[in-house]
Amino acid sequence: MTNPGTDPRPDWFEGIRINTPAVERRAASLPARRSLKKDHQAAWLLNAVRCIDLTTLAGDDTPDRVARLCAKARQPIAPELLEAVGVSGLTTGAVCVYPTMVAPAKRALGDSGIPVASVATGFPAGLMPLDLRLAEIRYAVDQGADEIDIVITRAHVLQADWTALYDELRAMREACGTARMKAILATGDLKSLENVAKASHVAMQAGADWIKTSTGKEGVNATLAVSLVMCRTIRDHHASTGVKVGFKPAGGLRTAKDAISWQVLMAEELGRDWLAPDLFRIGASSLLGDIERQISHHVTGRYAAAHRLAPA
Ligand SMILES: O=C[C@H](O)COP(=O)(O)O
Repeated sequence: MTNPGTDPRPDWFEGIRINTPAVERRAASLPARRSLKKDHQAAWLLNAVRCIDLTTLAGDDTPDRVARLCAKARQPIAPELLEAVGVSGLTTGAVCVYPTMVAPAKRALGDSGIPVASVATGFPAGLMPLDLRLAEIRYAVDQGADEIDIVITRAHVLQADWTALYDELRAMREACGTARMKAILATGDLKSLENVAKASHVAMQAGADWIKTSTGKEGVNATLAVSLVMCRTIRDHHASTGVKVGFKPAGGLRTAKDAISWQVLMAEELGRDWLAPDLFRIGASSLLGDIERQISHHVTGRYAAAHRLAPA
């Protein structure tokens, strides 16, 4: 699936008004909306694993650290636990790294079929000249990246310059070539839910394959309220174009409970198609550990000491 985008259609979002208290109430009610039976809960947690973009985006990343991350992506849950729940061949949805770590990631993932996602465009702030940001995308694709996580220029949103935002995203989409593009909106910087909705529409019109909440580096990262607003724009875009755009919450998702809450959001707002890695990713550097702990608890009836599970 690749989103072909549309011509700029500001008329699809200019009149958007958002009832923030209503969005916040609905978001707050989501975690409690489904009381999951035990087996069900394990199944939802395993589904979250296959949707994780297992991420390392740190200044001290090294090829060795990335190789360890990739080993975890290939075998995210201890084999004996997977055997106990009757699942085989589980991997994460992708690994997500900086551009210079794409080649080591590709090497480490070998023929596993797990995609490598690279951040690009001056991640996380994006404040570099456009030609350099586009060159960075091309570099990452050249290194073998299958997916590119770009960041938008927040100033375009804050100045309501939707044409500049569309043009920039269109150029990035083009630079991605056959790699799929995730557009990080950095919602914590965008000041209002209206801005989040408008930026989401522009990103989808410009051809983003997923819209993503955050870099993990903003003061406020993924929240359920922001995610709810973004999911509703995905629904509207689908109704207008027939194209299904994916969603990626990222930043601060650390617990199995988070993994369930966001999946409930997808199921309730967008339907089951959006519970598969093609249309749903969770960007996270330290979520897997808690999920594995909960699955271990499901299998053995007790919590394993942290040192018994591989670090995630
Ligand atoms: O895109 C992924 C984010 O950088 C992950 O953020 P996190 O480290 O808070 O999980």
